[in-house]
This record gives sequence, C-alpha cells and structure tokens, in this order.
Amino acid sequence: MVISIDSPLDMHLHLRDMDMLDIVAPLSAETFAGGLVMPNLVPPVTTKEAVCDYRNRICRAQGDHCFTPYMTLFFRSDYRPEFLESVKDEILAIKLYPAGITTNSEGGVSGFDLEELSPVLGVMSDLGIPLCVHGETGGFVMDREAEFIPIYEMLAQNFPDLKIVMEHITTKEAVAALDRYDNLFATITLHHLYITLDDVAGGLLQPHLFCKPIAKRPEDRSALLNVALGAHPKVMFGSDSAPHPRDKKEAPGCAAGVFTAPIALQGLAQLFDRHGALENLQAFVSDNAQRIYGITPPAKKVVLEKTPYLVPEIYEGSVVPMFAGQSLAWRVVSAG
Ligand SMILES: NC(=O)N[C@@H](CC(=O)O)C(=O)O
Ligand SMILES: [Zn+2]
Ligand SMILES: [Zn+2]
Repeated sequence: MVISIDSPLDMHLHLRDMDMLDIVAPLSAETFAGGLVMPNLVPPVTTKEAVCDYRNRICRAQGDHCFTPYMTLFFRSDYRPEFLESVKDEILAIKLYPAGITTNSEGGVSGFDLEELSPVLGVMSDLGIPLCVHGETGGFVMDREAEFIPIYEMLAQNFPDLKIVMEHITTKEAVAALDRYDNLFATITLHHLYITLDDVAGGLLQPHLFCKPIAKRPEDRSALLNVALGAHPKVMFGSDSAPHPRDKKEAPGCAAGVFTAPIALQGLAQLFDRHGALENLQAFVSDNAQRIYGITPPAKKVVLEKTPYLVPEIYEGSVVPMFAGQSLAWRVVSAG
C-alpha cells in the first residue's frame, strides 16, 4: 500500500544550533516542507537580527532540501510596538514560556498578570501575530497542563482576535478547551499519540521518552487520538522534536525532549493506518496548519509505502530517536 502527502508541516520543531543543527536540520528538511522553529536557544531569540541570523544558519544547515523554516520570537512582555511592527514579516508566531518550566525557558514570563502582558498581546492581536504557548503551571507534574487551562481561557477571552496555539497538548482538559473558544488551537506530537506515563516510567525508566509536558494517562491519550485521527480542524501536527546529545539523556538529570523528526511521518502513517484513518493524515499534517496560520508551504510530495522500516539506533553517533532500533510498518519512498 502506498500513500502520498502534500507538503507535510511540522508546526513545533526544535532545530537547536551549531553541531546539533547540522545533524537535525537536514533530517527535518528531507521529509517536511516546512516547520515552525522554536526560539529557545541559549540565549533565546529576542531580536530581529537573531531571527534573521538563525534563519540563515538553518538554511545553510538544511542542505539543498526544499524546506521553509517558519521563524518564531521568544515572548517578552517588554517588547515595544515599533519593534513588533518591524519584526512581524520575519516571523510566523511568538512563543511564550513560563519561566523555568522547560528546556531553556529561564527568560520566560514569571506570572500571568494581564496588565503586564496586555501591551504586547494587544499589539500582536492588532498585527495578526499568533501566540504559541507552553502551557504548564509550576504545580504537581501530572496536573500542570490542566491547571494552566484557566490561563488559556483568560487569554482567549481577553484577546478574542489573537490566535492562541496550545502547544504539545497532553490532556483531555486541553482537548475540551479547544471547542470553547474560536481563537484557541493546538499542536499534538507524535509521542503523545503513542505513549502514556507507563511507557516512560512504568518499567525500566526510558530517558528517550522523557519530555515536557510529561506523557499522561490512557484517557488523555485517547482524547488526543480522537481529535488527531479525526483531523479536528483546530489541531495540527507539531512534533516537538527536541534533540539532546545522548550523554544529556542517558544521565542523572536527564534533559527533557523526545527526538522524532526523522521518523515522524513514518510513525504517523503507521498510527493513522492502524486506526483506519489514513484519509485524515493530510489534514492533520498539513492542511489544518495551512489554514490556521494562513501559509502556503513549498510544494513537496512525500510518498510512503507500507514496508517495514528499521529506525536507526542513533544519528551521527550523537542523538537517539524515538523507536530507535525498532521496526515501523511504513517507510518514506521519495520526497520532492
Ligand atoms: N519538550 C521538551 O521536553 N523539551 C523542549 C522544550 C519544550 O518544548 O518544552 C526542548 O527544547 O528540549
Ligand atoms: Zn514546550
Ligand atoms: Zn518544544
């Protein structure tokens, strides 16, 4: 069996910098037509110059693959309106992190005081710049996302014209919030469609499946599967592919992040096929994002075939993917 996907998009992607960028950028660019590139570098991407320089480094690293890096800026509440106006054509979204909640988020916001956030959110709304959010509180780790939903609601109510993307959702509470506000959208990762906390910590600890937000309960995964497999019009694929060097994962103090970019389309094809939902994969992995963000990615046809594919144990001796050493039921035959 063969399927083809037009211009697959990864709307939440960590490409990192330097050596890691050189390893992972070509892997995303090989099978995806574009991706929303996260700004949590060290230091974070907070100036127009940093956005443009980073885009140039990505384009150099991706080789001759046809791939559009859609850039983001790291949210700060002290951005001036003139700055936002001057940077708006270089970015697709601004990404907000609560301070210290995930990898390289120390420079994020330390509270959700509307008065403090309003000036920047108001200008973003006027300029049509979407807001992407890592939505977790500092509460108990399994409750962090559900506790954050009232903050999403407060933002959605106060800025009805601002598009707000709940990034990498993991709970049934986040799925339920989607339909309560016209301006709330979400990305869903591959790993959160496959795993629960049991897969991470139910047996021997699996560092390569450890990420923020942590994988949740079976009923949460079911809620995510329901909207992803049904290609709910407000959800998009965002891998949250978050590579870390192997020695930072297989270590005490394991870094958070699952590396999925090179196996994401194969993993999605296997999942949608298993659930008899292959006809919805195109919408989940491209069409919904095109409509939500108003983008037209480069034309790229990716052909997948139902033939076993052995996932590499490691890339460039450095970074271990999800499903390392395991066989997936689908392989990429061609992309271009
Ligand atoms: N998801 C993760 O566990 N890690 C991401 C950060 C993020 O997306 O929260 C990373 O940059 O490593
Ligand atoms: Zn995040
Ligand atoms: Zn991320």
